[in-house]
Amino acid sequence: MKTLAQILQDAREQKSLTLKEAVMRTGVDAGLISKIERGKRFPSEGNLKAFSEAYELRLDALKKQWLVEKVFNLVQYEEQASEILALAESRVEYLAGAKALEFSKLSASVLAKLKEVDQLQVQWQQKRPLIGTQLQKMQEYFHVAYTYESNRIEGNTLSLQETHLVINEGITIGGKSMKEHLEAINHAEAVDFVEELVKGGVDFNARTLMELHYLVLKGIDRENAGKFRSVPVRISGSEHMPPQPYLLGKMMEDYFIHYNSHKTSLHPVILAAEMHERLVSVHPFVDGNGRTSRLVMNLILVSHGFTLANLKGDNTSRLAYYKALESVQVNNDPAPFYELVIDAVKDSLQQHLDLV
Ligand SMILES: Nc1ncnc2c1ncn2[C@@H]1O[C@H](COP(=O)(O)OP(=O)(O)OP(=O)(O)O)[C@@H](O)[C@H]1O
Repeated sequence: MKTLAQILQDAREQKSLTLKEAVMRTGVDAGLISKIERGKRFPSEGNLKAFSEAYELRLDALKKQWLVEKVFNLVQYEEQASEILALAESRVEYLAGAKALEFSKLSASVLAKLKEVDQLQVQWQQKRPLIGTQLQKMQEYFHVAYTYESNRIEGNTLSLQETHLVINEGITIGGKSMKEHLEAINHAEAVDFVEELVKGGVDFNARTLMELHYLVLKGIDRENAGKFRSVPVRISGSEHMPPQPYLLGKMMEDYFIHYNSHKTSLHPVILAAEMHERLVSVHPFVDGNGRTSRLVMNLILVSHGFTLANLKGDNTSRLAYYKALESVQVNNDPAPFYELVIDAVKDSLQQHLDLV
């Protein structure tokens, strides 16, 4: 393989240029050209551009050789040169193959918001570990609020206070159905389960998904709890048509392939948003798709050091949530949904930070 010095010297000779003529064309001084051609000096990136234009050499090819020699010069006397290069190689592969690509798809506004949540997440991590009563109180507050809002999206009519009484005090609320009570209790148990999974270092997988869904419908719909649907479904008020039941096996397989191949390359908040959106769009269960998907989102968030994101159940927020989902499903535009989730994550981190 030719060295950069040889490439440059050969190119000048092929063009039949004297040193003086090369100086005229490149603007590089004669002494330097001569030293570069003898391998006594290493050209700057600016020199390289000048040579490429003057000798009609492809700049990308020239730069490749230039970088190879630059890296070689840097590590040649290091004892662990090979190991250093191998490590650098794996970092480059990671960036080229995944991260850089994934990030290039995100809009500037999504990237700016992600930066903000990353900063808040670091601040939150610095406050940890929280212990004793402080932790218990915070968890209690956020678990109740999350259960209240997630069930409210689904149509549960228990108030925040009533949800607290049912979950934490075991009190029944007069005039409210057994189903509404069970929904609150089940969801709270599922949130505890999410936190246990994170503590145990359990990664999201097909089994966890089924366990989460089982907890959501436990005692409410025994036939369907923890099982994929075998009937077609429609999402009321939505143009999006979830797939026919016979397609579910393959689609859910793809769902986990997508998760596993993106879990280290996507930003965790985007990963959480995507796994949420894909799950509700496939709608693999007869009921409980929304609540289960929001739990999946939170499992991913909490396992990456974020706090529980709480999508609100008031009419305006619920409509914005549906509209953002529809925008992915109908217009193939995930940005509004990403932003909605990022805003919820930011809100939650800020609230947690305000309390410590
Ligand atoms: N285009 C859409 N419009 C509205 N909802 C959608 C759309 N696509 C998916 N969904 C999801 O479907 C969920 C409703 O599905 P399902 O009734 O099975 O879930 P649930 O947990 O019982 O109820 P909910 O999600 O309302 O709490 C919504 O919460 C939302 O997450």
